[in-house]
Amino acid sequence: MSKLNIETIKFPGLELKRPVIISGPCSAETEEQVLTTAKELAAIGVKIFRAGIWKPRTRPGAFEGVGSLGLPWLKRVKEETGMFIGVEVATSHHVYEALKFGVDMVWVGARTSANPFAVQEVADALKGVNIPVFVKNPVNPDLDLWIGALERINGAGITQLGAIHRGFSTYDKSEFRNHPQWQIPIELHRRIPELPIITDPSHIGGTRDLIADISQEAMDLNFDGLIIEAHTCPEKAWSDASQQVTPARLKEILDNLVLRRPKIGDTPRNALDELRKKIDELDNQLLDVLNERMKISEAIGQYKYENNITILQTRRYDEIMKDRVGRAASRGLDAEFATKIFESIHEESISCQSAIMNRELKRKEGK
Ligand SMILES: C=C(O[C@@H]1C=C(C(=O)O)C=C[C@H]1O)C(=O)O
Repeated sequence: MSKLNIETIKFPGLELKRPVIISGPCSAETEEQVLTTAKELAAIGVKIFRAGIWKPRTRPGAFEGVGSLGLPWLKRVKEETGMFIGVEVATSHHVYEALKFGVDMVWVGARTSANPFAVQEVADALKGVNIPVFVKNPVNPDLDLWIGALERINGAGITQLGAIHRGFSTYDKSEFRNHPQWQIPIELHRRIPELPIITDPSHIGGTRDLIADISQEAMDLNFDGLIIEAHTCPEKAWSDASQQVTPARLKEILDNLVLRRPKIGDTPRNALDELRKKIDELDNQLLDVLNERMKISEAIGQYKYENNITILQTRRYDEIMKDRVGRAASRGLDAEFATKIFESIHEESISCQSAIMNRELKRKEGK
């Protein structure tokens, strides 16, 4: 368990209700674009405004943000709409500049949180400051690195801490720009239950058509909020044009969200208990079967040792994979899921047989 010292995030005078919504353009482009978008968002009830000032771009030559020039525009947003404002920071200079212009909250981006030196620099610059700080997941699916970044910020005395799940980079492009790998933020929540987690459907989806579904999934997984990029004219945006929505579309997405009860306690004792009992029983059976299978694999390992046969039998492994995935599919189970399970079983089986071989070798050497 991580030992973070976390306090509830507070924006003075704002009652934070689930889902907390943070919205605004990917990048601040012009004063007019910032102000117009902000006013449209304020009109639909958004209370926390975001805008990228410094943009870490994948390739040089892309629009890298207007820099500190945009901060007075955000200050105007705050003064004219009453919204709180937040920006991404990646260096100590960004932190000092943002604080100078009264930014209410900051977040550490995914490329930054992957780099402990950069996170430490930001953490040191934030020492003595009491504002909410969010840490996006690092680009690579490494939960410990994410937690490490949170610990560094927390170590600087920042207690109003939150996490932003923006998905993970992969080489092969799936339907997502950044694969959600929901099990990672779920595990983060299991390890640090008091840490609020906000989902970033814009960066996970990479296209505006996916934002509604990802937002709903985030709510069904009981995450605390959504950070969604909005632009008064998304097609003309200077960065991430395909994943931004108009404030009007954002309102539609939010209005259509179904918020389900997070606790089961207040539902009548119902079928859920019975179903969970069945799951418990089946999991027990699964463990018995796995245990029995590993015992047989160990016996095969012993046989291989005595007869000088290699552990890995590729043809047999290949036959098993094809057969089991086919059988899974004919039962209506997902082929990818079956593949993962049998790959994992095979890996464990190989490692059990290696342990047998090593044990026998040692025994022989000891003689
Ligand atoms: C168990 C064996 O050893 C390995 C493990 C396998 C398994 O667990 O199914 C299959 C093939 C081998 O790579 C075997 O040779 O049958």
